[in-house]
Amino acid sequence: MKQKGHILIVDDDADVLHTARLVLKGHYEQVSTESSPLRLESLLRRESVDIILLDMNFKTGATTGNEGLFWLKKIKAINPHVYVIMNTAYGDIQLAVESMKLGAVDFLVKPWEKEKLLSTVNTVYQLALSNRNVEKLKGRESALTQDIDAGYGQLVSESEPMQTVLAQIDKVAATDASILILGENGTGKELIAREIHRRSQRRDEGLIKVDLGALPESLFEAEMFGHVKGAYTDAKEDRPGRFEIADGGSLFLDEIGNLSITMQSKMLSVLQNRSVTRVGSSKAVAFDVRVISATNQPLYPMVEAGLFRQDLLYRINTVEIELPPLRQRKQDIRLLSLYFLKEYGEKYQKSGLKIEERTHRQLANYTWPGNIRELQHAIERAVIMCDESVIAAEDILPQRKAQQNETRSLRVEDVEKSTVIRAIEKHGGNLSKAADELGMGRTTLYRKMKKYGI
Ligand SMILES: Nc1ncnc2c1ncn2[C@@H]1O[C@H](COP(=O)(O)OP(=O)(O)OP(=O)(O)O)[C@@H](O)[C@H]1O
Repeated sequence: MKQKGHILIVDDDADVLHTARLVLKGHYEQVSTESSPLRLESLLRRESVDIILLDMNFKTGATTGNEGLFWLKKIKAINPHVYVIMNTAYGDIQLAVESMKLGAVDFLVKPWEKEKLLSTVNTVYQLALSNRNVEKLKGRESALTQDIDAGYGQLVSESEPMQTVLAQIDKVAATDASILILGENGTGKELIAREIHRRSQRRDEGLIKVDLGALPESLFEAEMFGHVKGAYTDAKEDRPGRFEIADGGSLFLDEIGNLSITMQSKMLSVLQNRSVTRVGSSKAVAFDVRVISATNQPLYPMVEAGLFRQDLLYRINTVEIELPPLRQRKQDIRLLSLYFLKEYGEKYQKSGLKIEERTHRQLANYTWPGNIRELQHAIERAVIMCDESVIAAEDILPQRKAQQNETRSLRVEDVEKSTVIRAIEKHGGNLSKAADELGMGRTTLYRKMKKYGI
């Protein structure tokens, strides 16, 4: 099988170009030749090249190698990531040392054996690949650390609607189909996305998450597509975007319904072309990712209202999974309560905690607007607060009296407002963490902030 790389041979000797091309063509997808270094600059700005085989002496009769060194410097200035192998007919060690100092990676002495040429190019190509992987891994490491902090556990469910969802997952997980997960806040969309990835062929490559709801328009391109050094004042080094980091694995586009129309267009064109161009670069880099998107927004009505692009929706929704709210799968409430009770009992070293049947019934009758996340936080709070070994409904459920009375409900709003403010302050303005603590999704938190003018 051919390697994906692009090898460029620059030499004014037609025979050298011909032979090198013949040798390399069978092993690399793209092999180009160029007889004049004068065309190098425009070529490098236009195309993505991995390795250049560069002649040391261009003018006939010139043997100083200065020309080669001049072009080497030029290449490195245009693109420091191109690997340059110097090609010399004279085997001048001094010159070879000089060119290595200027950034050449290796050198070949003409006339070379075909095997020697191929093995040198192969070694350099492997080096290029592993360096690219290091860059990708660095990006992936930071993305994954964030995810590990988020701590996603087991998927618990026995209700009928969830069995349907699980059967759907069984069918689609192993394919590369784009998946759109719909559902209210806290229904487990991210957990399902992770489950799909875990059961896919791409599980070893990792799932990279992007929180599109928290990504400001100004950072969108750099974050998603990456940037090259110098693209901004503080772009100190080349950085791959999320698409490149996720290459080979899955990309989880959370809160996709929150993208502005401009961001939607950019996202669509990248998904269509299956390639990204880093900010500050003009070269497109191909990627291979499986896209899983999620949102709590009503995408279809949004398409009708012109707020969401229909063509983008069709790109992401090859398979749609709708997660029912917790109030429509009451059977799971009991199971999840016991699961969280055990989990937090262990975490806070309060073993043997119990929930009575009567309490289970009360929990099942509550509407759980924040769905599973609300239940999870409610149980955690109850475990922390309880003094008895039996947890009562009042420990878990929000206080009913306050909800029933209208005049009081105004006060509830006051309480809510100050609770929201406190949570935001506590987390130093980190809205995701504040929302988490409040047991609500970020979108709900934004709405509340708007309502209370925070
Ligand atoms: N079936 C389940 N079994 C166990 N835990 C669950 C289940 N579903 C959700 N959870 C837990 O509930 C919490 C919320 O789930 P998740 O973050 O996946 O919801 P979401 O729909 O993505 O939320 P949002 O829309 O607010 O981003 C997580 O801690 C998750 O582990």
